Amino acid sequence: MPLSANLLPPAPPAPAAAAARSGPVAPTVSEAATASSSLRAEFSLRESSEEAPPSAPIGPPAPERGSPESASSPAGSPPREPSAPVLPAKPSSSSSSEAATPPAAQEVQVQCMARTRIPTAYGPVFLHVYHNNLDGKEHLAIVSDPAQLDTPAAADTDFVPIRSHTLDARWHDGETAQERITRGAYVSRLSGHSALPAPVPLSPAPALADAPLVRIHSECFTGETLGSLRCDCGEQLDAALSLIAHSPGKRGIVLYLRQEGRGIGLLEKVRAYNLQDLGMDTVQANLALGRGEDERTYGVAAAMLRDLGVGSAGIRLLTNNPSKVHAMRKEGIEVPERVPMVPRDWQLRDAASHTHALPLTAPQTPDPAALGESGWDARSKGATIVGGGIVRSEELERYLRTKVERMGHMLDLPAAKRV
Ligand SMILES: Nc1nc2c(ncn2[C@@H]2O[C@H](COP(=O)(O)OP(=O)(O)OP(=O)(O)O)[C@@H](O)[C@H]2O)c(=O)[nH]1
Repeated sequence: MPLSANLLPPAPPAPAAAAARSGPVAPTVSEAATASSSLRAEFSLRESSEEAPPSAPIGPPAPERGSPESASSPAGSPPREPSAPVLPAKPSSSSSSEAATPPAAQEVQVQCMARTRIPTAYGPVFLHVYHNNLDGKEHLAIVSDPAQLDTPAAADTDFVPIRSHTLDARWHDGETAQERITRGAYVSRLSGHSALPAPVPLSPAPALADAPLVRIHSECFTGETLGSLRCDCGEQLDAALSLIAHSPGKRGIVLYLRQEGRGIGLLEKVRAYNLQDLGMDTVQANLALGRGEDERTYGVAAAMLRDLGVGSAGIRLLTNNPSKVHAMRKEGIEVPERVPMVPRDWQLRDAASHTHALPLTAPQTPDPAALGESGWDARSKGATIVGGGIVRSEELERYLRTKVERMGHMLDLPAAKRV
């Protein structure tokens, strides 16, 4: 049966004009970041992702400001989430000049809503779910700090755990131990026999003595979930967790920011891929869509790091991207060290350049010898991309070279030439 006219997809938008994008286009991260100040005044607890327009929110309803108790769900239904302390409201304004001004970094506030232990191929981590007053997205902090699983008495005396100040704070008078434990404000290992609520911390959050390894990672559905070989995002997530797990004390943080497609969102990234298939590189494709080459912002990331106590100790930042280093320093987060993330394939090729060139058709599966015993162990345990190995493809090679040659990423191109 032929497709009837009203089942046909809408005409594609003109690539060169973002303003001409047709159809109900939902806000992206960058649009959210520069949205009107009246929108910014809302501390929205709903998820207003690129895929879900604000008129159809997914997730828990926003609490009313000024009344933590009123954060519960409508009368008659059970509360959909515990009432959290509510961030101070920002002045609302409909002035267009104010609307065009991005919010100052110090205005960004975050609230860790919950934390839980996740056993991974690299050991246990604590997943923290954050809300913020800027973009309505649930950004994540993945904290590795296995000493926190010890009983407090067994912990080293100098031990300053990486913990969220806003999570551990008292949310309301009369808060119960069960409430604290349910949201993850507990110490030691939680079990059916052991449940110790965390003490309410002093203010401000205690500073860590050392600068932990930190990765500020941006969401990539295609790379991390599908294992796409167009990019190395899945490998980078895996590499960050692996590097932290192999560092002294295994302490570190991976911030997982919901800034899909360098901030343009999944929909636009998918369009950009089609333009890349026509011959554009990642930068050209973004620009042809009328977008910035990179629309990410890092104010929320900095606020999350401060909440985790690393504001003054600084961070050892796992990145090749100079913008992230600059952004952190601008936010007042010290970066005493940048730790490069060399693609595993390039590491192998550099090593191989001393012996022989690798064929381009080399298998995509990791080489146990190259990964080392621990890497191979991790791979065999990992069921998904995290715990995976080396990614390699012609498209990935183009993607990586564009980052170095067009985006200023601080990486040496590999010495080994393919045959
Ligand atoms: N627009 C666009 N975004 C992409 C593409 N491939 C991956 N991404 C996104 O790029 C982001 C990851 O950025 P990278 O440049 O790999 O890493 P980085 O964070 O800038 O830099 P490093 O810290 O050095 O890894 C994620 O949000 C991905 O979704 C692409 O072809 N086009």
